[in-house]
Amino acid sequence: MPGKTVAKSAVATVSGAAGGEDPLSRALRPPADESIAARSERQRKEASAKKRSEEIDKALKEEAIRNKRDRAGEQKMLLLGQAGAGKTTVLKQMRLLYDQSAHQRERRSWRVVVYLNLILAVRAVLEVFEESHEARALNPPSVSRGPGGNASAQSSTESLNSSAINPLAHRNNHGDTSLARLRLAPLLSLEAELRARLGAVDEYADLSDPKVAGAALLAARSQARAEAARPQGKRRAGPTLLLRAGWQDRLLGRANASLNEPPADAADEENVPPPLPDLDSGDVQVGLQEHEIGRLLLASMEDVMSIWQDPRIRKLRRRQKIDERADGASYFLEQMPRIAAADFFPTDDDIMRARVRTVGITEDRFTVDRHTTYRICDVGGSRSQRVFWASFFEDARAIIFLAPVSAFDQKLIEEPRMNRIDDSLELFASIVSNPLLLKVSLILFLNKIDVLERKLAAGIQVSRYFPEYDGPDDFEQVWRFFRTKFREVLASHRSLARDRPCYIHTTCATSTKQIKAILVSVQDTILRE
Ligand SMILES: Nc1nc2c(ncn2[C@@H]2O[C@H](COP(=O)(O)OP(=O)(O)OP(=O)(O)O)[C@@H](O)[C@H]2O)c(=O)[nH]1
Ligand SMILES: [Mg+2]
Repeated sequence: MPGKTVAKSAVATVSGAAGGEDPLSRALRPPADESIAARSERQRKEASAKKRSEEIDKALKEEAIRNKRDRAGEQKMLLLGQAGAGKTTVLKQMRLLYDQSAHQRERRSWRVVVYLNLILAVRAVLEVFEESHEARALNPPSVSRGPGGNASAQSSTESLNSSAINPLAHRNNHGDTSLARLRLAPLLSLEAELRARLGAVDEYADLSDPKVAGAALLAARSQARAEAARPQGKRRAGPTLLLRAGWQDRLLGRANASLNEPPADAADEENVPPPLPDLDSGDVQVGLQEHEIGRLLLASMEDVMSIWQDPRIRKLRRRQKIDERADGASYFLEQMPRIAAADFFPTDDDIMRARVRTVGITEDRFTVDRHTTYRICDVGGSRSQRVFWASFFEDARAIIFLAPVSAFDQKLIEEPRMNRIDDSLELFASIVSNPLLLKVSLILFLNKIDVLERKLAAGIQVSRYFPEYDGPDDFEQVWRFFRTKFREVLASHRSLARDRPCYIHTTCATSTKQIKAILVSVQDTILRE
């Protein structure tokens, strides 16, 4: 015990200095005229005190062993970073790696989410096109507009690969893709329906209160409708999906039971919302309707594919504009024939690509090996949610901070004048300087490296967004430039945690193979520390 060591050395020093018996021993020495009864009483008290002291020593030793075992056994790890950084994707990779059975069990529940992601992708394509320079620059082609318009319609029709009618060739005076929207209306209208079935919620709802969760669900439903009806240029953030934690279990509980039930009424009136699903009983209706969704997808596939192959859309795709609007949009559109098939069952890749925004904070436990359990906290990354993070900082052993370096040409949705990398750097600074986290291992993932590579290949210049960058727009040089920026943040807070290392990896969180290798090295790092 440290206290004991100090007392002993103090005694030694005093006795050494005095040269004779030290004052403490003198004070403790029994009186010369001690009676037999007094001596036995004294000896009894001394034995009892010794026993008590030994018990305290033993308890302290046991606690130290327990702490050590806890430290070695359960590692609390935080996944931090801005919205869309890839935190939940890393969590999904962990589940795939460390809890195969849960991953397999949940696989079916991703089917509806993949359908919805595909529909959001179609919506994103139309919205991005309507807002694009390409749509505005071309004269709206219309038969009544004369030869210029007709010529334009003609050329885009000729450019089609798979369809006699290009739905994008018919736009109204606002550049609106009216025919495409008309033809795809049945598919697009599924969005509100699927959101409601999944129990999608509003980001700002207090989800601990079931009444609020119910109201949030209603709000989300009408918000989805209103958003879809909003004119171009007036739309808010890209289409995303917010689900209350535990949605897989709720969905699966019902989905397994509903396989033999007749489908529920799909349509609901605009002004009369259907009864709310009871979220806690898992009363979320999917099941047989899924094949109907597949049929609708099949029926729309030719139109969607002809839009997808349109040269103007290809141009926007190359600049990653569609994926910026709805994460994974290109992937889901390219996979449409497989997803629309009747026997579609989500693959690992589908699950990694399907975007579900995190609301609040979720905690998962994974048994990594016989001695180690990870307790992983995944947080919602938008600014409104960051205030809740600190309550989960206690006991954290490691942080995986994700910074999507591909976002160098994007603005933050929450603050449209803020560059997303600048926001990541600010957030990183607040994490490395947080007094509660000074002893926590830091692991930085420079994520979405694949998207960064594609953007640079498409000719997007870093110096337009970071004027201080004077190097070539070469992948290697660019990620090193951003790595330096994060290192500078670390260096400027070095005085707070002098010896704290930070392990930096360039990552593509959707790549199971790469993340598996990195997670093994992360595990080594944490154990070593
Ligand atoms: N191409 C590519 N996509 C990625 C990568 N990492 C994540 N994504 C995709 O980006 C989207 C957002 O990822 P999430 O993991 O949901 O982001 P998050 O940090 O959890 O976001 P919030 O929950 O809103 O805080 C998903 O569609 C992912 O599939 C990556 O390295 N490359
Ligand atoms: Mg998330």
